[in-house]
Amino acid sequence: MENNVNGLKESLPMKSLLILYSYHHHNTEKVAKVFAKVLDAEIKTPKEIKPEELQKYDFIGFGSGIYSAKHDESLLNLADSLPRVTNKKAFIFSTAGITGKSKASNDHTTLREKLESKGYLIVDEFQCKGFNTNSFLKLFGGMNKGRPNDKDLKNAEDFALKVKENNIQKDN
Ligand SMILES: Cc1cc2nc3c(=O)[nH]c(=O)nc-3n(C[C@H](O)[C@H](O)[C@H](O)COP(=O)(O)O)c2cc1C
Repeated sequence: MENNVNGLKESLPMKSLLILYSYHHHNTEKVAKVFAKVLDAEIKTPKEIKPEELQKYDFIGFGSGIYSAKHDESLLNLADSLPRVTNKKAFIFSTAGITGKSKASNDHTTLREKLESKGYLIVDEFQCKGFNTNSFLKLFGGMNKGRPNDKDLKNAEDFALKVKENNIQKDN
């Protein structure tokens, strides 16, 4: 706590970071940009991050497209290289060709387990559909054309507002 000019106690601002890998159609990047605005967060790629840098941040979102039923290797490798923390709050996000509650939970398991093993507390998870032209799908114009759409991005905004209220504002 610090005193402001009026002598009132004021908290230091929480610093949030989003670590993003999004290459196929930049679907997950669209979602991350909405999160970044609400959470006032920087966006960096796993390659841009030095593991020890994460100690500067209080709240971290980890996300990518889902490729072969998990997050991108660069994100998984980063998670492996992170120093141990004690209950640092984080959330996981992704876009995928096929979605659903248990699908998302399964897709996120590899990253979740790695982060939890490093002491991160995963407070929430978000997934929505993303345009997918992988493999033979491109022959048929792809699946989920136009996704994430406005409704997906509104859901992303609502998710970010909820995690902000529950995990950032309350702690200040
Ligand atoms: C190589 C590759 C593998 C994929 N594997 C899966 C998968 O296992 N499950 C799934 O639901 N979607 C899968 N997808 C679809 C992507 O998850 C989806 O298009 C996502 O929105 C891509 O995100 P991005 O544009 O941020 O890279 C795959 C796409 C690619 C290119």
